[in-house]
Amino acid sequence: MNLSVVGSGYVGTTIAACFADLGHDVTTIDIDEDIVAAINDGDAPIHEPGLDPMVSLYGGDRLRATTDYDAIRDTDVTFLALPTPANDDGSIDLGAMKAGAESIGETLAEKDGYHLVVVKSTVVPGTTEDELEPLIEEASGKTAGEEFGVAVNPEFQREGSAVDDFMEPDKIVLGTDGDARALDLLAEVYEPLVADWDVPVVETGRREGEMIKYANNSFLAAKISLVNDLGNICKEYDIDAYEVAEAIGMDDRIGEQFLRSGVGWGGSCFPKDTAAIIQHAREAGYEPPVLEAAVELNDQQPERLLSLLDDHTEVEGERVAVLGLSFKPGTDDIRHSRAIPVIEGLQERGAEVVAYDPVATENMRERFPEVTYAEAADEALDGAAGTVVVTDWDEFAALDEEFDAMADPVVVDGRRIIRRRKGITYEGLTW
Ligand SMILES: NC(=O)c1ccc[n+]([C@@H]2O[C@H](COP(=O)([O-])OP(=O)(O)OC[C@H]3O[C@@H](n4cnc5c(N)ncnc54)[C@H](O)[C@@H]3O)[C@@H](O)[C@H]2O)c1
Ligand SMILES: O=c1ccn([C@@H]2O[C@H](COP(=O)(O)OP(=O)(O)O[C@H]3O[C@H](CO)[C@@H](O)[C@H](O)[C@H]3O)[C@@H](O)[C@H]2O)c(=O)[nH]1
Repeated sequence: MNLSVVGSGYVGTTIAACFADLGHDVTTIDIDEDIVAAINDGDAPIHEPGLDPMVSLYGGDRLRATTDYDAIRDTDVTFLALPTPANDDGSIDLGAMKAGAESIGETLAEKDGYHLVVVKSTVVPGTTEDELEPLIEEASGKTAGEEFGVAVNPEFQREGSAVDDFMEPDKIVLGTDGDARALDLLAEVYEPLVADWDVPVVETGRREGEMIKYANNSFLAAKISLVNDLGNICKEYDIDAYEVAEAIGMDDRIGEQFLRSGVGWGGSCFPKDTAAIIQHAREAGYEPPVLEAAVELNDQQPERLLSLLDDHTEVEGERVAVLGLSFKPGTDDIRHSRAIPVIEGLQERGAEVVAYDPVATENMRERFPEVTYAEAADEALDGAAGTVVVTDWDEFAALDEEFDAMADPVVVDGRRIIRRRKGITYEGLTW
């Protein structure tokens, strides 16, 4: 099939490369000329395991990129993978989505035959039907449901394992309100993947499809906050929260995943998506207490980490190492990383921050140019009066004698990645 993907960031590039790998002809459209040039040259514009080989194999061939929306006319289906960031009050900013919908509509005005537009981005329930579809109708002069269709197909991939998550998903959600033409086209798009992995396909309404994405992320974020809440109790009573988590995870109703307590959740999705659905609920007159508490607790974890450091060291004027800057291992993404409030808290205390991350340093340098960035963990630890561990990169698990070079070997671990041993003053956040 001929597919187009509007927006070539984390999701757009990953799904475009994966669609090409499934045998489709794919064109991505992005306003960023550097991204477009990179893809056509066979270079992945983002850091994601497994993406480079696919972009290198298909880039400029079965996978093409352009800044020109008219390329959509040569395709059957267009996926919208544009950003949906948060406004200051937490509500969803639909600016890019609306601009994209209008541009798609303008180009569809000149297209003969049916076209399917698929909303891949995470949007609050009602957006597709009430906001995007009317914009496409207006700009194209065509009638939705007749000359074109608009479906919802949320994405559940994680950063750091996006390619595997897309290729072997737990489920595929198709929100079409029963539109048979839309369902047929989407079935054709995903056929190679569904056939290979026997993936469950959820056929549902568009509002339900949109809500499923928020419910999925809200549940996972709240699960981590609950495990952090329990972990904080454990810490007060000298109980190992990880032993507790392992045992409760054996109950199928709880499940063993997402029980790692620590400094909390960050990233491009959980913070903005919980904020957006809370705000959306408020607009309807409902205050969701559990979700609000999940966010509040998450906001408190970095300060709890720093207060453990305070218990052992007066950091004012001292060098403090921050190990890990990305919001999770396997990515250079620092959006809402817990390292941000941790660095801010250390700066408020007057510490001299020396940070290290295997891949996210350059991104964090833009956010905190005044911080010193080390080339390696041992360089960050050398002479430090304390260290806080924020991201569970594998290489931190191998650190050992590097701690001996610290001025005072106080190690506050926010991710249970460092081995506790004699000679270091070790504090786990929840154990
Ligand atoms: N990042 C993830 O792991 C993930 C996973 C699931 C769902 N999502 C959702 O997918 C959507 C996209 O997220 P992302 O992380 O890929 O965003 P991103 O910021 O990485 O990428 C968005 C891309 O869109 C481009 N763009 C902006 N305005 C444009 C326009 N008018 N026309 C064409 N291109 C334009 C930008 O240049 C950028 O390359 C969001 O709704 C997000 O919530 C993200
Ligand atoms: O037990 C755990 C698991 C995760 N985290 C933290 O939670 C955050 C998010 O992690 P993860 O969910 O693995 O990464 P994301 O790439 O943000 O993926 C989430 O957000 C995406 C965007 O919506 C969804 O598509 C995914 O399904 C959803 O898992 C990170 O800061 C992790 O450190 C924990 O603290 N403890």
